[in-house]
Amino acid sequence: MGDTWGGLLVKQKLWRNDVPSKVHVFGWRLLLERLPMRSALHHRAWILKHHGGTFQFKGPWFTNIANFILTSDPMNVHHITSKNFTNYGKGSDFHEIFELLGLGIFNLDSDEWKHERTLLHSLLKNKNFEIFLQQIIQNKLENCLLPFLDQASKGVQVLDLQDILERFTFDTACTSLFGFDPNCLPYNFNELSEIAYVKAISVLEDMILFRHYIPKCIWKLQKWLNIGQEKKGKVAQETLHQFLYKCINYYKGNEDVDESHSCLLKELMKEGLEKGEKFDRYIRDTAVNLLIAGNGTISSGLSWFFWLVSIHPIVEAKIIQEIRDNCLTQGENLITNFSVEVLDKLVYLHGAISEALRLFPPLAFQHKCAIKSDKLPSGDHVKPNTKLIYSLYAMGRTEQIWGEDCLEFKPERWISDRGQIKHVPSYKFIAFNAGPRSCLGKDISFVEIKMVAISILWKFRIHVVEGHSIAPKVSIALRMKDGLKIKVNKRYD
Ligand code: HEM
Repeated sequence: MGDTWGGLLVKQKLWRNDVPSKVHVFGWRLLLERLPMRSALHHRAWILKHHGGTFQFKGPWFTNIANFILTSDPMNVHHITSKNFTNYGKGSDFHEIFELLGLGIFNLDSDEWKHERTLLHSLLKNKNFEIFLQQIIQNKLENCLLPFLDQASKGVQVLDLQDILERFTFDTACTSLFGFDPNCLPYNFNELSEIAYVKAISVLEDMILFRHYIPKCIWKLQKWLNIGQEKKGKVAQETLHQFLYKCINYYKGNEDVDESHSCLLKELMKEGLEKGEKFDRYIRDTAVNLLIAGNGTISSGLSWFFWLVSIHPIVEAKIIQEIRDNCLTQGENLITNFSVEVLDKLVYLHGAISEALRLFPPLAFQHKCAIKSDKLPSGDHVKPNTKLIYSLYAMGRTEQIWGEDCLEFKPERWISDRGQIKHVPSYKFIAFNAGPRSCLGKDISFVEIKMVAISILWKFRIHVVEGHSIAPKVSIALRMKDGLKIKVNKRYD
């Protein structure tokens, strides 16, 4: 697998070997050169490897990509995300490109961000919420995903596991957020149909990506004229907002009926009241942020995990043995106990999931914008307003951090001699970001991924359809371009 990926990066030759470490590109030539780059966004690993981990790019002033620094150097990332955190905000370009995120946490800086972070921290790390979420996942697994796969295993149908997982995580995210399950994953295998608001998210991600590599003046003009990618994005945004208002109204209608709801919206409503006339926008935008944070990321992580496990039978066998040793109810061939204590014992599985997230971080790159001038540990100078992009994808494949075997899928690298999970600082294992803006959903993500992984792997063998090519799709979340086409059969009859 290492060879395939390493080979792919080099074979694509998207950048010449002789690109100098500071590149000046002028005029429209840049546009022509940028377009093929669209397919190369996630292959920055290669360029960074050949430029000592940090690369300064200078483009023409009229584009949105003039003057940026691309880095995968862990010391630079530690500096940007933690040591000199206050000097690096999201910046005005980020706010414009990601305007969809509105008043939500991803789009905030300074005191507004601090306030929102404190609120979401208290909600997402709350014990009651964790228990509520685990019940939702278990219920959805037992009553929907496993019966669905069971049905599929009886026929010869080819499934797109990535699509199935996206529907599953969308349903669980909505239920934990609004107390409302939109049932995007149907109970019946024959009822799979395209769902407009799930599709809307991927159209919006495409539009956001488009805004990254097209000069600002062009996408702004498209937006003004309501044409092209911007028009598609506008329609998708309306579809998503309509769906969210439906969910919010559902919650309002059932608020008094079910007192036991621990869904996040209940607490957000209280916060929203303090926002006065911005109440509706705040609730809607926070819902968008949490849906985007918790849906595409987990389904992407799971898809790459299942693919990697399916092509590494020894790893699969070790995971199955670990499940057998720790999760089975005595005397039965059944998994009924998903307590956090049991999940914590699954060290090898934890290592395998961390490996998948290292090699395929669901959010593949991060932006920052410098407020004042600064000097990075690599010696590179940063001027005010310079954009910095650190590539999570490249960092997961850096020899300097992971050693010569960095392209191999090796859960063992996460396990200490004493059989425990090795701690790797977050500025090296960067999939969940590092410093004060690190992910608030890391723990619940591991719980959800483990529950789904155990349930599926224990019951089913996954076979990737022969000849199906697996490649990353350039998107905001790192998906598989052509999905994950599989057949399943039961492990034990
Ligand atoms: C495998 C799953 C996940 C991965 C890899 C992941 C990764 C990340 C990354 C890279 C960031 C930094 C984004 C930025 O600053 O632009 C982030 C932030 C965040 N994540 Fe996650 N995430 C995952 C799941 C979740 C889940 C399930 C939630 C909860 C619903 C969540 C909530 C958040 C929040 C609220 C932030 C914003 C933190 C801040 O700006 O202070 N994440 N996540």
